Amino acid sequence: MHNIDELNSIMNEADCLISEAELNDALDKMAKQITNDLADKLPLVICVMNGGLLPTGALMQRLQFPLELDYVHASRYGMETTGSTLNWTRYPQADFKGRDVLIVDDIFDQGHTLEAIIKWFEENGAQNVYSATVVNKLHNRKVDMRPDYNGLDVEDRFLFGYGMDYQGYFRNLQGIYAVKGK
Ligand SMILES: O=P(O)(O)OC[C@H]1O[C@H](OP(=O)(O)OP(=O)(O)O)[C@H](O)[C@@H]1O
Ligand code: HPA
Repeated sequence: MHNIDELNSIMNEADCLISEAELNDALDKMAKQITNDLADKLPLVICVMNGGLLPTGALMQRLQFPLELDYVHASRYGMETTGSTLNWTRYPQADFKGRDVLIVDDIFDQGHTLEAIIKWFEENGAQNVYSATVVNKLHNRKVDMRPDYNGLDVEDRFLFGYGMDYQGYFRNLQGIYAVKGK
């Protein structure tokens, strides 16, 4: 159980790096690119829980063509794993074999999470696997691949908001914030 005063001071002292308006512009652009590429493909959109929840909803509202939705939960942070070892707590239920799949997540940080999820879909029979993230964190500790669609680049700090959590909180915020001093 967290202390509400501490959490409120984290939020009040944080730097807002990306505003709601900037997020909306970036999502509009991503949705246009995705529509160009996938509107005639009957894709399966996969939300990577938990961080992908807000981004997936925001993108879905902007994708006005036939698509299906499913979700996975595969997580690397907050546990004793390293590299690309993921802890899968939910596999997709929809039939994705031979289909175009779009994986949606909040952040491309080191990229191990997305890389491992894409590999899993490819190895298990998806035809083409695309990926979309709202932000890409700028540093040189990354895997080799990059998402097909990315909204904005962001500096190398500890972020929260718009899917990303600070100790489990603040995924709900309509902006992206960096913890003061981190
Ligand atoms: O690019 P990477 O360095 O692999 O990090 C990005 C991943 O980390 C976060 O998920 P997390 O595992 O914390 O789970 P969550 O979505 O439930 O917060 C985020 O939502 C991405 O999935
Ligand atoms: O900066 C971050 N904040 C929250 N969750 C994350 N997962 C990867 N990077 C981050």
